Amino acid sequence: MSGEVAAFRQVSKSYGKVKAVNGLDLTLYPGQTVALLGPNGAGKSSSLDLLLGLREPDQGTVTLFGGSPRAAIEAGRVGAMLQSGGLMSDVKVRELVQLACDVHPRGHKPAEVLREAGIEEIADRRVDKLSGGQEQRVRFALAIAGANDLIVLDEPTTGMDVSVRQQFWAAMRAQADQGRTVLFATHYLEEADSIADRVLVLHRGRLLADGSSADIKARAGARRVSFELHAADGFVDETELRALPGLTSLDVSGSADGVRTVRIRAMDADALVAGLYRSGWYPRGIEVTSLGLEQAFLTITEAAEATESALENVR
Ligand SMILES: Nc1ncnc2c1ncn2[C@@H]1O[C@H](COP(=O)(O)OP(=O)(O)OP(=O)(O)O)[C@@H](O)[C@H]1O
Repeated sequence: MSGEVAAFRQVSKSYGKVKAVNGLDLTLYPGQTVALLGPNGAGKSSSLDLLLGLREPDQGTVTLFGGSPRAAIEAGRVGAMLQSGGLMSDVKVRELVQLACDVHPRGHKPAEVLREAGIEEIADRRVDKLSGGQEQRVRFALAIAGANDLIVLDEPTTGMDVSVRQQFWAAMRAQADQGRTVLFATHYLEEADSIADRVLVLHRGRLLADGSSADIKARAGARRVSFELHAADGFVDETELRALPGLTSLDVSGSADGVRTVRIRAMDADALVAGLYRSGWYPRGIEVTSLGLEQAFLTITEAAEATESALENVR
């Protein structure tokens, strides 16, 4: 279909018994900046590999620009920066970038790419003498060496220091502003929050959430409820606290004077607070705060994990 950059249709991929990608249904559209989030092993890299045609799905189909991933890559429509795969070592950065521009069907001028990737000052260094963060920037340069319509980045800022990371995202935004679709996997939730206009949350190969960062926070519906329980007000039993309605996580820290500070993440803070009073507790200094994307992410993935574990116990 025209207007689609990428489409996963009921895609599954297993490695032995591990279902890395499980019934993924997803469409990416032009000009979107999309963050792919998920705990370790959620299937992010596997999904990107499938998207790039590096692996074949066991079930379902993956298309890029309405055709096969291979056709899109051969036509020079896709740039990628992956975790795996070494860089050519016996060359200078400038030579490597030059080569990438030359082989790209719609290659840019090397000088432009060096500038856009912010690596002019290391252009004459040998690739095998670079630091981890510098290497990442060279990988980025290779991903933008030509006029790609889609840029795929797997944990691109790993190893970059704070200022380099900021430069990197400024360069990335410039790519998105030129109408390119950018898909990046990350563990840095603040990057997803500030850069992506669409956030995907994967868990055990399934798509748990898909929307803007604000949508995900609202969907998690999660808030943090903090309060103190004083021994003078009665006995505190953690098991009973855990049974409160809507609770997704609990942290209790005690002190010698019998005051316990309780921090709860809850899907429904109102029901939780009502439950506290119903159970006969006397919470003091109640504070209810909204969650950031990071906490919303944890709430969504932990709730999914709890459901999966419960199902596994039933099986
Ligand atoms: N080549 C492989 N052979 C066997 N199992 C694999 C292979 N590649 C991935 N897996 C497994 O598939 C699951 C998904 O892995 P994947 O690398 O896609 O996750 P991820 O979300 O990218 O994780 P991370 O955040 O740790 O990079 C994991 O359980 C992983 O161990």
